[in-house]
Amino acid sequence: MFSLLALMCFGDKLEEEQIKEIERVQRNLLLSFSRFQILNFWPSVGKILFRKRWEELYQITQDKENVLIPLIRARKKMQQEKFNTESEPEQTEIQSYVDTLLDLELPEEKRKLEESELVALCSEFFDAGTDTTSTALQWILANLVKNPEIQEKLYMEMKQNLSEKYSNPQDQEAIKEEELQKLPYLKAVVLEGLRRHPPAHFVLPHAVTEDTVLNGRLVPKNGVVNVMVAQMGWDPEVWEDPMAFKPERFLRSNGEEIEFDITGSREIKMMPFGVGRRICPGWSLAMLHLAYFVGNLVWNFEWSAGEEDVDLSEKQEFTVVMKKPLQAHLSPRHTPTQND
Ligand code: HEM
Repeated sequence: MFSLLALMCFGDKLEEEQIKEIERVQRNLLLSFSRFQILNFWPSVGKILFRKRWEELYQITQDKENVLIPLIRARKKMQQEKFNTESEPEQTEIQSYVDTLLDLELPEEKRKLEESELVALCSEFFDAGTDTTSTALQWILANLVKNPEIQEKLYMEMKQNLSEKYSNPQDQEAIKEEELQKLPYLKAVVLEGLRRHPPAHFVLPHAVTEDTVLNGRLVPKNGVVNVMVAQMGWDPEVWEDPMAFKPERFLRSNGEEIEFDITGSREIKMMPFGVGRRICPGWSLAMLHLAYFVGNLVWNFEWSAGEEDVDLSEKQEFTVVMKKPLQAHLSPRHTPTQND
């Protein structure tokens, strides 16, 4: 996931070592996040009381800047060189996230972003887009191991609907984005994974801008409001047998797709990405990544339980992860020929 997002962020295929470095600095901050929250309160006094923790945060931030700034500068240099040679952009060129940030001019302040702002935005891109999707992926695969009949049904859907070229084991090409549209059961598996195991059990804290009455209770101006995302997806008044993993609930009885409104613009039955103005800006990318990874991983491997049965207990980290990470046996479905 880090490789994919690093490519999207910097537009270049980075070396394995560089990607590991990005992952290291990002995870360092992410996993110590809760320890630093206290520093938000009364910073002037906190700087004296929690001096060591401030120093630690400073070190982690410096470390992150040392890794991300050279990558941002390299992209900026490349942009400038291209501008100087005035060559037309090639069609295959990737426009990266950093390119768009470098082009951006803040309309009110009429200025470009500063380097520290670029670092913060790239860092947010990695934090928000890697852990969330890989957590969701792990939960989905865990459920496919726990429910082999669902995994088999998914595999059969792919066998029946994918283009002929994928049936040739010698042609080990990854299933393409367009092909994923032909697989309603795959989409249902992803949606069911997000309903049953949303990576975020709460959205980011929001505040009301004026006194507001919610369900008969007054929330005063600036009062913080949050939403119980997981509980909403497990509500027995909305979902039948809510704790069971049943992708069929997102399909008609004939197997056709039910247009499910994941953005909650028509009705809100679950909200793994939040809803409204501050909905996750990466929601459609995440849906694509999940369908792509689940599809390809199940198409290429049969997943079965390891030594122990799959344990679906949860643990709160940055996202709500599996307390005992998934351990599974993977058997290749397509036996390579002797020439491979
Ligand atoms: C399964 C994967 C994902 C889940 C479950 C998820 C979920 C969420 C949730 C619940 C929020 C808070 C919404 C709110 O405050 O109301 C959020 C915010 C955000 N997400 Fe995602 N997300 C996922 C993937 C991604 C990806 C792939 C990206 C980008 C590459 C991304 C970028 C962001 C950003 C930048 C925010 C903050 C938006 C803001 O401050 O308004 N997310 N996400």
